[in-house]
Amino acid sequence: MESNNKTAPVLELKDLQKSFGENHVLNGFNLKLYKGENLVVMGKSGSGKSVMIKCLVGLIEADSGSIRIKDHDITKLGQNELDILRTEIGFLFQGSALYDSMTVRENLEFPLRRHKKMLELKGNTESLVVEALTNVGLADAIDLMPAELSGGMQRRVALARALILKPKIILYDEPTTGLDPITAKEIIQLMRTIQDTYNTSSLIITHDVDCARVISNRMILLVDGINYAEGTYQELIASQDPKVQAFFKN
Ligand SMILES: Nc1ncnc2c1ncn2[C@@H]1O[C@H](COP(=O)(O)OP(=O)(O)OP(=O)(O)O)[C@@H](O)[C@H]1O
Repeated sequence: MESNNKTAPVLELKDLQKSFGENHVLNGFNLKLYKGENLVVMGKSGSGKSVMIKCLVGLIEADSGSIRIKDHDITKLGQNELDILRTEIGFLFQGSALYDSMTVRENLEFPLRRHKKMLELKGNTESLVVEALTNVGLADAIDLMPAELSGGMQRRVALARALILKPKIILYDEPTTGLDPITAKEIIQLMRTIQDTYNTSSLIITHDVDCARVISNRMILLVDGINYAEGTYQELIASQDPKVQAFFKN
C-alpha cells in the first residue's frame, strides 16, 4: 500500500536488481521513504536486506535500477557531491562498530573530523559531542572506553555518533540484534525519541517483529527479491497471504 504522504520521497529505490552469478538477490526492488517516517524493511535471513542497504550506501554496485536521495540520482553524482550528501545520512550498522582504542569522545569526534572542512565547523566540536551524547542519555560516559560500556550503552554511543551531524535520514541495520529484550526495548524507544527530536526519516532493516510493531509507521516485506507487500504493521498482520503471514508466526 502506498503512503498517504504525497510529497516527494526523501529516498527512493526504483527497480533495483543485483545478482551474484546465478543468485538473483534483488529482482526489481522498489522503496520510497517519506519525510518524517520510520519505514521498516523486513525479510528472512538471506533475502537480500544487507545487499539492498549496501547498494544504497555505495558499498556494492547494483546491476541496474536507480537510487535517488533527496532528488539526486546517487549513481550519477561526483565524489564531492556524494560526500556532501553523505553528511545528511546517519548510519547505525549491525553491532555497534565503535573503535575500541578510542574513548567515547574520540569515537564521536571521528565523523566530525572527517567532514570538518566541508561543514565549516568552527574549532570546538565539544558542544556537538556533548549534545549528541545527552540526547542518548550518556553525557557521563564521554571519557570512557567502549570496553567499559554495556552492549546497550555501546549501541547508544553508536547512535549518538550517527546523530552528530544532525542527519535528515538515518539507516538502521538490525538495531536490536544481540541485545537482551529489555535493552532492545530501550533502544527502540530511543529511536522513536530521535524521530521526534530530530524529525528524521528512518529506514530500518530488522527481522525483529516486536521492533517493527513499535517503531514502524509503514513496512515493506522483502520476498523473492521484490517489495512483496507493503503497509502498516496492522494491515500486514491481518493479511491472508501465507507469505506475509509467515513473518508474524511466533
Ligand atoms: N558479496 C557477495 N558475494 C556473493 N554473494 C553475496 C554477497 N553478499 C551477499 N550475497 C548473497 O546475497 C544473498 C542475500 O544476502 P544478505 O546478506 O543481503 O541477506 P540478509 O537478508 O541481510 O540476511 P540476514 O538477515 O541473515 O543478515 C545471500 O544469498 C548471500 O549469500
